[in-house]
Amino acid sequence: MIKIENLHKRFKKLQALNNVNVEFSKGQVVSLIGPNGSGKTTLIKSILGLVKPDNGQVLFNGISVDKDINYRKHIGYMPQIGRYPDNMKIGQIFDMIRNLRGKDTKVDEELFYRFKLDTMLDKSMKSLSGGTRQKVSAALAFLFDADVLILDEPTAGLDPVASEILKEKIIAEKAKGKLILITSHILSDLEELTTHVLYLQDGKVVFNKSMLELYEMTGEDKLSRAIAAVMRNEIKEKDVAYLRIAK
Ligand SMILES: Nc1ncnc2c1ncn2[C@@H]1O[C@H](COP(=O)(O)OP(=O)(O)OP(=O)(O)O)[C@@H](O)[C@H]1O
Repeated sequence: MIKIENLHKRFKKLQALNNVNVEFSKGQVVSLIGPNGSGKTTLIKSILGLVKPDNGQVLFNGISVDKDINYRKHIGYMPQIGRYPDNMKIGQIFDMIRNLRGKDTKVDEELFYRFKLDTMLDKSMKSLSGGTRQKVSAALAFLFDADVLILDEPTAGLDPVASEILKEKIIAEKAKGKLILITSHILSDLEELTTHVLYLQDGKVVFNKSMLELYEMTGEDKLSRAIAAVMRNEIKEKDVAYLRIAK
């Protein structure tokens, strides 16, 4: 479904992505993990066409994403920090996005209602708490029932109830065979969702394995311990320290 070939991205002297080659398929929930600054968001933004790679390409269903922008309507994206016009109200944001897509497009409003956004339609975006802003971003990402969901730190800032609602929704969408890419530093949040783990470090893929492979290789049955066990053999002490914190 998504194939990434020889992807390189440099920001001045910093090599943010260094020869990334990966493939993601329907039905997978891929957790992108790695220390701060390892290139997770840059990889996501390259898939979305928001970052232009220096070399390599991203293929969506076999077509290079810089050749045809239409693939974007198959992706629901929840950014790490949602930016919205300050003076718009929640209701206006949803109306605007629905109008842009066309009034007849099928919508999935489950998160909109479960997060009770229907009771806050007149609240302006600038007045929202960080968590409510995250709820708006999540409800928008799932709104058009896209085949692919890309969620950048989706549970960051959500209260425990909202976080569980979102996780339930991700599990339900996974069961429909969607491809879901998630970044998070909260490994316990990823545990019940993930089918595959892609670990990035300094812009390079350190490993890309299914959960089954991870558990078989390590004999562990917890995501954080399994990853730590792989990393102990492959990386420097500072990354094992990252995993201890990320638990
Ligand atoms: N627009 C940009 N201009 C300059 N440097 C950038 C830009 N975007 C990202 N970077 C740098 O590229 C590196 C990778 O950043 P990226 O946001 O992809 O990391 P990340 O793994 O998502 O980090 P985090 O876990 O903190 O969200 C970082 O060193 C970051 O400072």
